[in-house]
Amino acid sequence: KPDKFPPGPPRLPLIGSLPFFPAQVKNGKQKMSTWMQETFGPISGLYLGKRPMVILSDFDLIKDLYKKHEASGRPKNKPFHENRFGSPDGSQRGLLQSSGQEWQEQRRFTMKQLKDLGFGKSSMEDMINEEVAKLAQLLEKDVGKEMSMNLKLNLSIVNALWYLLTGEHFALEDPELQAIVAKFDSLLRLEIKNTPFSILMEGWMPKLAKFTSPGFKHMKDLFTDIKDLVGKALVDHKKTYDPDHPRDFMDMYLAEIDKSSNAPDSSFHGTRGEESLVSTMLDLFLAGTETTSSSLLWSILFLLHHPEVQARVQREIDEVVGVGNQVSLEDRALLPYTNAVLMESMRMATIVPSALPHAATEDIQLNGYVIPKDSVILANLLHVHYDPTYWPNPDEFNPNRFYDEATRTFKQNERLIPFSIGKRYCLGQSLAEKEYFLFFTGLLQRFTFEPAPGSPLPKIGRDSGVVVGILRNAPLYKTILKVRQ
Ligand code: HEM
Repeated sequence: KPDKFPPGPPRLPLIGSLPFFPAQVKNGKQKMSTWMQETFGPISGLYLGKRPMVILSDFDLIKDLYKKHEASGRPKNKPFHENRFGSPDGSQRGLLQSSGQEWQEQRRFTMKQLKDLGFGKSSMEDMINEEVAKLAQLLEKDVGKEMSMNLKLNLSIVNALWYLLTGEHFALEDPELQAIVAKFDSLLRLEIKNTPFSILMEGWMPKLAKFTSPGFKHMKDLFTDIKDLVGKALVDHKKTYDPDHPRDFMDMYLAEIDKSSNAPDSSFHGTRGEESLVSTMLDLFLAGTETTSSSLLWSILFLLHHPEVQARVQREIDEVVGVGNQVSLEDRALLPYTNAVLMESMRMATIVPSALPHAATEDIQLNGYVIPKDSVILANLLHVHYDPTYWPNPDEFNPNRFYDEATRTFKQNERLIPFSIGKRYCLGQSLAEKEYFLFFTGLLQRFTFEPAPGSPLPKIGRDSGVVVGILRNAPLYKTILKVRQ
């Protein structure tokens, strides 16, 4: 291993550290990052084939490293780069998986335009509340019946995002919307069992890895479906758009493509620009739908375990907002206990347990170690959120970590970083927080969630998540809804 490489299992030529993983890691019973943290400490390193990987399991180290530009790349990812019009070297287009100039241009543009559209502002509130009302109507049909909230929440979240990006609403019953949402869900719940062999094949023979990588085909089909959907909206937008009066994100993007017609190096130029548009839209969907709905699914599960917390949240909302009045974002500051419940839910859920993999774009010094150029870097957020030094009894759902009973105020905690931190923190944080708050309060105003008598509730705690790919989903459960008002 290179000099000053962080501690970890040995490395063999070509196959790296894979033979040294214990059986429970190899067969997926324990997460690799948990084993690395427990065995080698807060900064550790290994080799996946020829690719170095460094895992950080400490809040301060993550904060220090993710400030740095040279830690803000994304790994090149053959053969998956094909899904986002990638280059032969494996680098990808769009927002989520791109690096360097493409990433900087796409991130800067998307953040600015979404902000101008009301992303992160209160004007978005009405649109989200409309989706909450539609969802409530849909749920009313199932009141008193044993049901799963799973696919229902996603429909509304996808719809809200689609509206922002293209100005169109689907009906929640629209089969096209339902098919897309079902595909997302199956992809994100698909148990992709990466074997040491499939990992090695991706590094050695990426072209053949298309056939050996579990989930590659499923992923490609899903990406094709979403690209088709975006492509159709693009054709319609091109016919009707007026550069001086952009209606939605897609119009703003088309205007930027026009502006870049004389800038061949820009990622908005010509055909490349259109490919970036499709990739960026795809990324906003991938990043922005299951994450938010999964957070809601988790929080309902926590409330099913803690009916007293649910009753207290409902009481607070009734007192502050009033029965039957629509919750507004301005109420957030007046609902400290509700906010504490949301933060504790985010901590326990940690839906993106290793954030997204970063890549070192050059050698980086950290805490006396060297992270070599092209290393994959993982931030072990799950450990940061379950570290008993900072979160006593971390498996216990306890909103009082974020609530001061004496002063009845909300307590912030900088160690809660579900959206990651630094240069590449979640671009949708502001939207996600608004959606999460308005959906959660809107549902609890109207309904009480009760456990379904025939179906035992899955456990909660560090080992209870269903980790699939980059997401830590709530285990599936059933609930019964009761109408409150
Ligand atoms: C509760 C909901 C959400 C959580 C917990 C969450 C969490 C995260 C995390 C941990 C990352 C990785 C950051 C890193 O690489 O260090 C990320 C990236 C990202 N998220 Fe979110 N996210 C949520 C919702 C959303 C929403 C609603 C959107 C947009 C509509 C969104 C868009 C993105 C994008 C575009 C990135 C990539 C940023 C980049 O690479 O520069 N996310 N998110």
